[in-house]
Amino acid sequence: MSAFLVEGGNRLTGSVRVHGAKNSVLPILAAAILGEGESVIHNCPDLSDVAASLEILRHLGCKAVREGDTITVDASHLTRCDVPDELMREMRSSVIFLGAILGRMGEATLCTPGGCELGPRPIDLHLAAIRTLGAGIEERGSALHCTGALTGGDIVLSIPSVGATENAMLAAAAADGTTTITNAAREPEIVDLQNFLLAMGAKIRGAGSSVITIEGAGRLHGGEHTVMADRIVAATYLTAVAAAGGDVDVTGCDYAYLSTVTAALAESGCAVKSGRDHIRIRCDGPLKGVRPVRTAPYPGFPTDAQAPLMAALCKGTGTSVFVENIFESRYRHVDELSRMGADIRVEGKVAVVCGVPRLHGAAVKSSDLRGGAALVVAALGAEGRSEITGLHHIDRGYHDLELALRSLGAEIVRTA
Ligand SMILES: CC(=O)N[C@H]1[C@@H](OP(=O)(O)OP(=O)(O)OC[C@H]2O[C@@H](n3ccc(=O)[nH]c3=O)[C@H](O)[C@@H]2O)O[C@H](CO)[C@@H](O)[C@@H]1O
Ligand SMILES: C=C(OP(=O)(O)O)C(=O)O
Repeated sequence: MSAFLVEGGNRLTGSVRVHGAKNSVLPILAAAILGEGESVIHNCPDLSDVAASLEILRHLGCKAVREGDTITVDASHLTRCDVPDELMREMRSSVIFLGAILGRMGEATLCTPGGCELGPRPIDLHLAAIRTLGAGIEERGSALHCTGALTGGDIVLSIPSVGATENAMLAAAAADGTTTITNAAREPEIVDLQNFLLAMGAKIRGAGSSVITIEGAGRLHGGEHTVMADRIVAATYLTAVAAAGGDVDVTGCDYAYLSTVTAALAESGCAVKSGRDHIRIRCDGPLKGVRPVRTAPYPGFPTDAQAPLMAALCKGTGTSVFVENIFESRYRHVDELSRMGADIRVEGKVAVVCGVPRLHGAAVKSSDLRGGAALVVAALGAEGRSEITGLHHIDRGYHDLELALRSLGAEIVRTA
């Protein structure tokens, strides 16, 4: 079983570039199915979730080739309309293939998706959205069989679900007629998906606002696109510097997407200075507690950055309160942080973190992607050696995390 061995206590210095966004490249790869031709997608991070998406594309009959960080998908001839259960269970994003396969083939067979264990993650809104576009859905246990020629419709989401918005966008791009998605998710990754669809010839507007309008454009062609930077990876690097101390320039990311995270770090005492496409963070002293951090849909504080920020604030002088509003069970990192000496109490959706003067290294286990990243952040600021297992979770969303951190002076190695 591989593990990260981290010898904490080194200050982090230098500059680190943020790789492409997992939550952007995954729906974009699914969207490539809609193009009757070749799509060229740049800045694709090398993540296990991306590898799983490529397997799904190849299973469907696409040619999908990676060269460096560019992936070329030729979706000229699709031969199947199902996704095997084992690939569906590998990641949450597999469900985004539903709208794309149905849109292209008029039929899709898959089962409910896997992904991080963050409490219940229903797909009722995804299914309701494609039903609104005229799809018939047969549900047998976890198996779904969807059929129907899609027509435009008015989709109203009761929650601005990121995945349901993406599924609806993909299905609607292939539908006949006009679709509006009301209460759409406003995450930057939705705008990135819209940009790729535009490059494929789709007629779509409004991404980034609560109402997205898609005029079904018939057949789409392949498109070329560069995936946006991963704002959660950027947030993780920033919290790592806050935890360990140091002076680092995080480059290649749009600071505007990270304002809630940088505001909390500034409040804790870090000096944060943002340029157009980079964020510089300097941290020298013990961190202070911050005002309540409440996770919310974008532009609120991202739930995916909750665990890394909490890890940084464990060591310091003040008390910080977190309120996790998106997922029911997203505090599984807390018990592991406590093994490192953190003082955290959880009651329902609230976690109260009382800063302690020091954390100590410990053997800890990642229980999910960002929870695992949080353990790395805490270990960098802890005294002594930590061993972090469960790296398959971390590898879903971070490419060569240890190399990036080592380049900043951290002592971290991956055991075989
Ligand atoms: C691959 C990807 O982009 N993953 C992101 C996406 O996940 P994902 O798309 O799964 O998250 P959603 O925005 O859909 O989930 C938000 C909330 O809506 C609920 N819900 C969602 C769909 C549904 O049909 N019914 C329902 O009740 C969920 O249980 C959750 O409580 O957005 C999350 C919230 O920003 C992020 O943490 C994930 O990193
Ligand atoms: C929860 C996450 O991902 P997913 O939706 O792919 O499980 C995440 O990126 O933090």
